[in-house]
Amino acid sequence: MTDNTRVLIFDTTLRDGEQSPGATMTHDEKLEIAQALDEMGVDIIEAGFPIASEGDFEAVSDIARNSKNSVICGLSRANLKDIDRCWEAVKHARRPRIHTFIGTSPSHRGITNLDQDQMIERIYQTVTHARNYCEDVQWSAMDAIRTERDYLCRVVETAIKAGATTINIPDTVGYTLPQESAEIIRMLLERVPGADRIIFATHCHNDLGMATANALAAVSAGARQIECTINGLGERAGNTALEEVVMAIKVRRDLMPYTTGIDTTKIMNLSRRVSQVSGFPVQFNKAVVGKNAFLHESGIHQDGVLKNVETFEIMKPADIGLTETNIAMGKHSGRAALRSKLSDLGFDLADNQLNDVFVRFKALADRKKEIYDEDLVALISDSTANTDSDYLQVKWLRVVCGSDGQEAELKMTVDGVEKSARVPGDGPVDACFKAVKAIYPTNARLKVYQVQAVTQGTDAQATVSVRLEEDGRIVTGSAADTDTILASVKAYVGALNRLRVRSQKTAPDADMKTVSYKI
Ligand SMILES: CC(=O)SCCNC(=O)CCNC(=O)[C@H](O)C(C)(C)COP(=O)(O)OP(=O)(O)OC[C@H]1O[C@@H](n2cnc3c(N)ncnc32)[C@H](O)[C@@H]1OP(=O)(O)O
Ligand SMILES: CC(C)C(=O)C(=O)O
Repeated sequence: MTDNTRVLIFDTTLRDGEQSPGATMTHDEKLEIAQALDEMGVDIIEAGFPIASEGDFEAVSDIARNSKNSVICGLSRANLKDIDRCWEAVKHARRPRIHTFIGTSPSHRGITNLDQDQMIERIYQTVTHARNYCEDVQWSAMDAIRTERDYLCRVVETAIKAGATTINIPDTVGYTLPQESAEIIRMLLERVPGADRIIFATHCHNDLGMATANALAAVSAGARQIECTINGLGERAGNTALEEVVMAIKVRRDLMPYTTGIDTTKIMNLSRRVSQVSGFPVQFNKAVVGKNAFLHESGIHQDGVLKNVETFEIMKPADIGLTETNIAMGKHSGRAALRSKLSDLGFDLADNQLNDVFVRFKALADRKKEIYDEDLVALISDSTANTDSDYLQVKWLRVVCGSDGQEAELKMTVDGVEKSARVPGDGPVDACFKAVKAIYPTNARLKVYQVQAVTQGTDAQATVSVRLEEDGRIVTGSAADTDTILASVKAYVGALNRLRVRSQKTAPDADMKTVSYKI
């Protein structure tokens, strides 16, 4: 790369993002997200960890086969077997990359049981092995921030000598602060021979809410690759959010005189899609993509924005793809308007899918006065995920609520056989979930139950996310409906379908390639 002002965007939504407990995506969802990232201009897509499971291997291989512009990268530990497997998957890409890593800090050296010199040997051996396959090799010093500075210089020098072309300096545990993040990159550039020949990357976690600031500080000091995820998804508190660093660089060109290759107008649609497939709602006040990010509620702000939009807006909604169209969707709208609106929202559906969504759209329009973009996105989520082949299907539900107590009456099919139950509960949702359990006994533990109104108004659709855990397996189900209780049951049953399929696979991380289980 010759342009020193260009910052490469390395998206790891499909690898580190998928490590968020419960965020597992299906094979087809991963392919779809990868294609959208490629079209958005992401420079490098980390598609997965090929040795982790057969499903991850197949997903990385297929993403590599279908890639157009982006470099496709796979992760591997510092051993020959992982690297071989990684190459087998990424080699199908027009532009493959092997990413290999090892924990270099004192506590991480303890995990792999290597002393400082043994680790240096391991790094040299594994990076050389990767380079024998591939010209583009990234090496990461996991927990670099807590690694002794002199030793960090040694390991980085070793990786460069062995042929690494990108060196990543991760803040694996989200411990650093901007001044330190910058200082480490500056030190490496000054002290390590050959550092000027490679690209330094920054990979920050958000445990202290510093991920974006730390990534930008590293860039100011000379890093030229930012590792990030859509919506900041990732281990624990997540990673640097792609939308935040990209928009910060765009908005503050005066302080950050850099560019990225990202088409920012695709941000909003991709954020919504990742939220759907991962089952992780975006918090309302999330920077850039939160529902409230461009809303002005108080009088002085509204007055200011009406007089001059720049008073309270530092970026235009259109810059991230939030556009207002003059097509109002309602019960009198037809297929053409629906197709056009969905296309604006980033969904290009086949005719049969459009017909399916159209039926649901009309049913919703009968119940709801105004149909907002968010309603349509929720509808799509429901229709693309609900399959007739689901083992458990909700057929009918009636709930009695009120001060005299609550009771749910439910009919479901279990593998095609209709069953019913009538069960009291401590509240309507509790009664419903107990009714599901009466029909389909399960030991799955409810870890998260979350309801979010998709739009305003009492007729708003509710999106419900349910996370279940059984034997260490965590799955998420989500569903939307104007009836919050019905959405809750559908989300719960959807998660049970996912859990059932996952438990049938031998590997805990096995992928769900053939069926889509979210309802
Ligand atoms: C900071 C990060 O995000 S790192 C990436 C984290 N992502 C993941 O772990 C998701 C995918 N992981 C997996 O599917 C599994 O952990 C696998 C398939 C990779 C390994 O599974 P297992 O063989 O059962 O090992 P397990 O997970 O119990 O332990 C990890 C092993 O890798 C070793 N290890 C960890 N990091 C590295 C590394 N960078 N290089 C070499 N070995 C490593 C550990 O020492 C441990 O080895 P041991 O079994 O000899 O003690
Ligand atoms: C594998 C590395 C890059 C990682 O995810 C981390 O250190 O957080």
